[in-house]
Amino acid sequence: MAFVTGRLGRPLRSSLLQVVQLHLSRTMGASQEDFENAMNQVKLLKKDPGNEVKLKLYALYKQATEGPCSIPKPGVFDFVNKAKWDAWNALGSLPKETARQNYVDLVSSLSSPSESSSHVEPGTDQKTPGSEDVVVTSEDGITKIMFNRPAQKNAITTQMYREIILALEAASKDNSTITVITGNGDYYSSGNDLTNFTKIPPGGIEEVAKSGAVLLREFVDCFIDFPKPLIAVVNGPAVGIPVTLLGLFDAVYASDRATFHTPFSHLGQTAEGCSSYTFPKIMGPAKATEMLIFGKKLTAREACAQGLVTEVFPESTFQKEVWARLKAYAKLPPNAMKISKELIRSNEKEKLHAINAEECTILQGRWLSDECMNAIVNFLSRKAKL
Ligand SMILES: CCCCCCCCCCC/C=C/C(=O)SCCNC(=O)CCNC(=O)[C@H](O)C(C)(C)COP(=O)(O)OP(=O)(O)OC[C@H]1O[C@@H](n2cnc3c(N)ncnc32)[C@H](O)[C@@H]1OP(=O)(O)O
Repeated sequence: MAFVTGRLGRPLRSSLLQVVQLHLSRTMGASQEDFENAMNQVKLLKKDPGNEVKLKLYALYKQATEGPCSIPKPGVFDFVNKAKWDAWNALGSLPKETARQNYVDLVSSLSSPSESSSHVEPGTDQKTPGSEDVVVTSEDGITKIMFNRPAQKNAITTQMYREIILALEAASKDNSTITVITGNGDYYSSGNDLTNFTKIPPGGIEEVAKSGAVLLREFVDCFIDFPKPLIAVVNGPAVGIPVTLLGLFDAVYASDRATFHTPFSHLGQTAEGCSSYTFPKIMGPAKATEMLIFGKKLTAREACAQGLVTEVFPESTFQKEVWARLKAYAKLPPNAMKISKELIRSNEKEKLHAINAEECTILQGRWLSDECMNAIVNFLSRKAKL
């Protein structure tokens, strides 16, 4: 079973694609022939060239047709237009002719011969056939839910949150005995996809924050209520929400390559996933403070020493050893395991739901803060990484 979801930054990409294409269609009568051909070729590209390239195309197009950027800088909340403005403005006083030539060169570097035969509808969301951002499989009594955006370090899009909710709901009722969450590629997950904040609906940023809080609460509630043993197979570094959620798992197995990082203060944000309660309980308030407030990154061995991780395995044997163990656990009587989990969890459930609700309300406010907005803008404009 597999769930196929959206690609990274589709809203931003779509908007940018639309903008580029709108400009292309407006200038079909431009005088420079190569430039016109290049503009046509952009419309025929089979593969989404990515945000960075689309921004370059946009900027070169504007420079070639209008000259240096002289429009006012968009506001800090206007992510898409600000990114475009930055790209155009960065071209400084590049002559129109050079910009035109650079545009032609860039398009020619993107096109393969086969790309002139098919047409991409302007503004359509382009899904790579067979792409799957969350992959769900079931085998040997184990349902495996895998983050599958390795090129984006398994950053979690809003669509992926929804797909994981559905996958957990399905796993709670299927024939499997245990459920595993893991990541494909070198990362377990880099956390919330920061481009989730860039699709601003008519209700404005407040609406984004409100619906984000509703989604987050529902997402975390699924982990609180999940009835079967839930295991994290942490194959690599984890940042943000995939780390905080670990406090709600029943076991956490980590590669010695994994790291655990919750840089919420750096991001102008606060703890979620019930970690404001589970982390102090698991590791004591002092160690929880270092992680949740000061953003200290733990190695797998440190996280194990703090009780967040059950066991650490050498990367070279990680997959083999962990899956062999999980297959053995999956053969244990399922009802006994469920009842034991219920015993362990039941006393805490009400408390955890209340904590989750509180954390989401606080985060909703944080997402509207300058501290948070600046951190996101800095990441999106590639000024800051963790
Ligand atoms: C209100 C909004 C609605 C939201 C809906 C629900 C909200 C629930 C939210 C719950 C709260 C969650 C909080 C968190 O999870 S906080 C943690 C957020 N994560 C980060 O801040 C990590 C940011 N990423 C990085 O710092 C680096 O990418 C990283 C250190 C992880 C890796 O660095 P490295 O140099 O090795 O690799 P790259 O940076 O080149 O990354 C490769 C590509 O992947 C993209 N990427 C990686 N992480 C993210 C991310 N979190 N969001 C978006 N994109 C990400 C990166 O941009 C690169 O893409 P390009 O190749 O296109 O440049």
